[in-house]
Amino acid sequence: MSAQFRDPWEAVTLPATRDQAVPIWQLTERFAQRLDGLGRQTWAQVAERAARLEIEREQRMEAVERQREEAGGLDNIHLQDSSAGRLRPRYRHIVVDEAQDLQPGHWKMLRAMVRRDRNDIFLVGDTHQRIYSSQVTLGSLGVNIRGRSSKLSLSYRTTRQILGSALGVLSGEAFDDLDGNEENLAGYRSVLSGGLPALHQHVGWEAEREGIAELIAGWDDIPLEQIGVCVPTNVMVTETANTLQQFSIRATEIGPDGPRGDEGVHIGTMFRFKGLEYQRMIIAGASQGLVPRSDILRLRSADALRHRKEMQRARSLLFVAATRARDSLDIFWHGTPSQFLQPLLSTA
Ligand SMILES: Nc1ncnc2c1ncn2[C@@H]1O[C@H](COP(=O)(O)OP(=O)(O)OP(=O)(O)O)[C@@H](O)[C@H]1O
Repeated sequence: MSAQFRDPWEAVTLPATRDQAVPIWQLTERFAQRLDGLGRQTWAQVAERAARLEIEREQRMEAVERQREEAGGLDNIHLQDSSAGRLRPRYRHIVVDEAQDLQPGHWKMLRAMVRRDRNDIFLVGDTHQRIYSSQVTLGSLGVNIRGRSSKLSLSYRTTRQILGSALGVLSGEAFDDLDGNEENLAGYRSVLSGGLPALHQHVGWEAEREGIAELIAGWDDIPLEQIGVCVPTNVMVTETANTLQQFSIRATEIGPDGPRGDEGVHIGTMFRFKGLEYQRMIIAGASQGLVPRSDILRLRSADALRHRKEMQRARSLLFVAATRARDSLDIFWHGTPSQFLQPLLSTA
């Protein structure tokens, strides 16, 4: 999907009154019509369509159940819609991981796919790791987590030092608990201890890549596949892989479906690292203008709300990358360091 077909709601400030809302609805309608004319849909529209189909299916099932109850529970009653009589809930239980990144359409679809019961949906999520614009209030979507959720605050993956630095990246932002309430970072801890993240400043991007290659060349005690290198853009992924090749270090890019090969250092953009884990993690290109991107910085005066949301996502991306590390974290940049690194720089 090209950038011009972004979800129209992404940039919208909620209107205070109905009069203010009408032009926005009209604009959204026109946008949808234009897409229809082109035979295209946004991802959010696809999810909403899937949700509608599942909700209609659920409603047909409920109608049959009502008819059966009214007929005294008899199974062989004559149903107006005989095909509906054979419908069953698709699933008894659904497990959702990375719940923070699901949009309302996804939740509505899942809600309709499973019979409402005590243990119908089990979900795990971390709103600090939200890297898509998908804030929801689960209660309003029929997913009741109030009073039924537990906070997992002990990290078994990473060291206290890396976790502390990653949490520092998020400082100053407010996060939600998936149900419309504020979530806080208090109590996060780790039983493991290790070195502080190492910070590496270079004069330019090429020097930075060479610095990464030299660092990795010195690590002969672990398999290359246990090393992750995370960069801000796809072009930087390719450039980093080329530099590593020049240093005779095998590398494999992480694509949308995971690493493309079995061997070598894994290189990918921050988005690709969701859910992964590496013994040694390198974050490269952590320069102001790349993390966060300069177009996000420019939004500040033009669209303050959008700026705030995009800044939070950019912080979360960096947080995701940093928390992939088990034993060590090395952060590289050239030029001005990312403003998100300030807490780390001031304690270094
Ligand atoms: N109870 C435990 N005891 C020891 N190690 C554990 C325990 N639970 C998880 N781990 C280890 O901690 C690491 C992280 O676990 P896991 O991937 O389940 O976390 P996660 O919350 O899904 O992470 P993320 O959402 O950040 O990707 C893994 O290496 C896992 O083996």
